[in-house]
This record gives sequence, C-alpha cells and structure tokens, in this order.
Amino acid sequence: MSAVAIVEDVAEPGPAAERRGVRPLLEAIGLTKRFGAFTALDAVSIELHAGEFHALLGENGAGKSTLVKCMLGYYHPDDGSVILDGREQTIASPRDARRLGIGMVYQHFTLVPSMTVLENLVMSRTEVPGVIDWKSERRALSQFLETMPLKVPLDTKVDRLSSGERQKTEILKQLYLGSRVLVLDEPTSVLTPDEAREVLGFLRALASESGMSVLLITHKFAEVTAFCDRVTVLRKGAKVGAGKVAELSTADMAEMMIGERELAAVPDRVAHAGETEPVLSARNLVSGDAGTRGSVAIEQLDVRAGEIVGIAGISGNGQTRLVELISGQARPDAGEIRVKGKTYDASRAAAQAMKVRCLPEEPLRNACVGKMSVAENLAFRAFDRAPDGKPRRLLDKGGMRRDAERLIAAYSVKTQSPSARIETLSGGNVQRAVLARELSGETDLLVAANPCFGLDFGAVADIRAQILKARNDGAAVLLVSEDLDEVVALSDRIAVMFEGRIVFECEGGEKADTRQIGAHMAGHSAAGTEGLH
Ligand SMILES: Nc1ncnc2c1ncn2[C@@H]1O[C@H](COP(=O)(O)OP(=O)(O)OP(=O)(O)O)[C@@H](O)[C@H]1O
Repeated sequence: MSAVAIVEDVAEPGPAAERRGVRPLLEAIGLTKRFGAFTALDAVSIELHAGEFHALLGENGAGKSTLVKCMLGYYHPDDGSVILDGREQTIASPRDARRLGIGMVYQHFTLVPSMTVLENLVMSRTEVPGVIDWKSERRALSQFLETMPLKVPLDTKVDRLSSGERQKTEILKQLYLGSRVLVLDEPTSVLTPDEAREVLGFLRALASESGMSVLLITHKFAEVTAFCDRVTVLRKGAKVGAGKVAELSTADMAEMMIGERELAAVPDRVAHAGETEPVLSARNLVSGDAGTRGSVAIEQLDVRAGEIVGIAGISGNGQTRLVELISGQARPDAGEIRVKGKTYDASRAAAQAMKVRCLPEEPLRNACVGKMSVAENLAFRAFDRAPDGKPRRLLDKGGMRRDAERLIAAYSVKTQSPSARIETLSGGNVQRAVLARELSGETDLLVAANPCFGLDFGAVADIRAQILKARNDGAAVLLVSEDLDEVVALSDRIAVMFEGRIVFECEGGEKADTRQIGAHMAGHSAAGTEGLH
C-alpha cells in the first residue's frame, strides 16, 4: 500500500455535524453506474452531514460528475441507494432532487440570458403559478436578497452580468429554491480570487449557521484546505480515500488522487536570440461597440516566435472575442490580423498554411463535434491530407485510428476507445484531446484560451509543459487566461485587457507584480493604453 493509507470513511462528522448529531443528512451508498461495458462509478459511498463543507476530489474522468449526477437524478444508477434524513429516496429526475432540497450549481451557466435575474429566479421554481404577481415576487425576492451577503442586480438581464455575477446568481437561485444539500461543480473557475474567497467564505458560514450541507467538486487544493471539513477522493470510478481535511496534507490528497505517478516536469524556458518579426500582429482591431461587454478595441498586439504573451483580464473584457477573431469564429469590424507578415483570414486553409493552432474556450462546443468519435475529432486538422501534405480523396480510417491511438497515449486522454463519441469524455479529457490535436504537427502560432480550465493538477502540469515546449520549439503563443497565476507562471510578457483595450503591459514570471496587474484588471488605473509590441 502507498505511503498514504486509504483513510477509512469512519462516518465521523465534521465540526458542525458534531453539534447536530451523527446521522448524515444525505448518504449515497454503493452507487454504481455503467455506460455499456464501462463502469464509470463502482460502488461509491459518500456521507454528507448537516453543516458540513465536503470536498470531492479526483482526476479528470475519475467519476465525480457521474457520482453527483446519480445523486441528483440525471443518471439512474445501476446499483446503490440515496438516503436523505435517514429515508431511502427514489430520485428519478432533477425535479425530484429539487423537491427534496438537493440542488446543483454547474460549471456552465443554466440561466436564461435574455431574462432578468428576477425572472430567472421566479421561473426556476418547481411550481410557478399560471399568472405571476411580479410585484409580490419582487418584494419577496428583495427581502430574501437583503439577508444574503452576495449581491446581484434583480432587474438586469443575465446576458449583461459578469461571469462572477452569473455564478453568484446560480448560487442564490439554489438558496432561494431552499436547497439543503448544495453541490457545486468547480464554482470558482469563473471568479476572481477575491470573488472566490467571498463566495466560498459565505457558503462556509451559511453551512455552519443553517445546517446546509455543501459538496464542492474542485481541483484546487487551496480551496479544500481553506474551506472544507472533510474530503472524499475518487480514482478510476472508485472511492480511494476519505477523511478530515485537518488531518490530511495536500500531498496526501494528491497521492490519493493519482497514486505515486510522477507529474510532468515543466521544461526550462529556452532563451531565443534577439528581436524577430512578429508571428502574430493585430492592428487597430475593433469588434463591437467600444466599451460594451465583450467588445475589442486593440491598437497593437504582437507576439513573436518563441515567446508566450499572456492576456490577463476578468472575464467579459474582450478576451473571448479576441480569440474568436484570431480563430475565425468572428470577423472584425475594423483592423487587421497578420500572421508572419501576411493578412490572415483565419480560414481552415490559411490556418493550415500558416501553421496556426487554436484551443478555444469550451472546446466541446467550439472545437469538436460531440457526436463524432474521438478519432474523428482528433483527425479534423489532417484527415484530408496525406502525410506528404498532398490532398487526400479517400479517408484513411485505419491511419486515423492509429494516429488517434498515438495521440491518446501521448496526451493520456481517458476514453473507452478511439471510437467513443467525444461528448462522452469527461470535461478535462475533451480538453486534452483538443490540445493533442492542435499541438500535433508543426505549430507557428498557438492561441490557447483558458487551456487548463477544469483540469486536475496532473493534467495542468502536462498541459503547461506542452505549451512551454511549443514556445521553446519556436512557436509564438498567445495565452488568454482568467487564471492570473497561470498567466504569470507561463508568460514572457503580459498584457491586461480591460473593456476591450490593452491597458497595461509588463514582463511575466517572477518580475510580474500581481497586485498592479490585478488593479488594472479591475480598471483601477488610468495607465497608458499603448499596445503590446
Ligand atoms: N454518457 C456517458 N457515456 C459514456 N461514458 C461516460 C458518459 N458520461 C461519463 N462517462 C465516462 O465516465 C467517466 C467518468 O466521467 P466523469 O465526467 O464523471 O468524470 P469527472 O471526475 O467528473 O471528470 P472531470 O474532472 O474531467 O469533469 C469518464 O471516463 C467518462 O468518459
């Protein structure tokens, strides 16, 4: 057995539960879920006590989402039971879960963008009257919100909210619906560090005061140690450990998650000779009306071979549009993008010829066809070319499968087989698959948007190593990330975007002053607006 013995889940309650008695509020016993011949969840049990903040850890594909989906009625487990308040429950649908007070906040938003916060909250109830008395609904909601330290504007349409406000609305929605068990799937990935502390601190306090039980799926050990009472760890669909957070070190938890496997070593940064012509240059790039959410107004942005330029910014400040413009998902209203000195129209042919590769946000939606196989998705860049680069008329299915097997092994993509539909992969494994496709072959320009979003720490090490390797091999890398630590760690230079413009630039790595960068991200400076060049 490894140095970290499997910690028996001794049904010991967390501190708040100790006050309230030992019977768990919710208990899942022996949950098993199979997809065909594949067992995604193998007799997993978990106990959530009243007032407890419980972390659920595991690598990408370990079965965390499958477990909570079984508890919430999205999946019907093949075996096992869910017990609430000591009574076995049949949770056949999410509606049943909601009725029982089990709610979930997803990684992706479930609010209706064209409706206001008020309308969203009212319409989310299980029972909505045929005729809604909006006046009294507003009064009730305002009173409810007054008791909450998290603030959201009731009359604003959701599509006008920042990511942080949307996330807070999702959480408030669950509290408004009266959830007694709240499951959160990586809630802080769209929040700034301050917002993350605010939200988790609030939920921590609320759990202790009200007896609500919170189950937090996270890849961030800092959140587990700062906020959680107990932890359950899954590996390959099985429970491999559980215990009190206070009695476990980060290393213990990491070892439970991955065993004794070594993490990828991040390569040293290779120095490149002198100033070169930029590989990517954007001039006077405009998209959308200046100052509106998500618009872009960049005078100058250059990225040279062998460097990583990191774009830091709070979500909604134009970074997503910038990536869309470079990857061809959107057209600029004005301005120009050049790659290696030539005008770049971001067509598939141009991307092929200029060796431009892109890992967009939400890769399953933006870079994959979910119903096609992993092998087919991995072949999107190359299926119509022979190895010598000549056009190919007939698909080489055998070759596609061999290439897929090679990439799946090289990038440790967890899939049942190359022919599995890519939408059946866990979120982190879709991310790995797309990066495997984009980094195979020669790359002169790599655009990576939030490349480590939702990835476990082992995968983060792998992906960061791959990006640095691409840079060391001479690629120009534009890294757009909402994770400031990631931008600082990986970038040679950093540009901060605020309201569509580049408002600040500085060196990356140890020389970066994160407080100063943070202030510019929040728009707290009238600093220069020159572009990065
Ligand atoms: N509908 C499905 N059909 C087939 N396989 C599935 C399906 N849903 C999940 N799986 C498989 O079950 C396993 C567990 O996936 P799950 O999404 O629960 O992992 P996870 O721990 O939540 O990962 P991540 O951290 O990447 O979100 C994965 O191997 C995944 O490919």
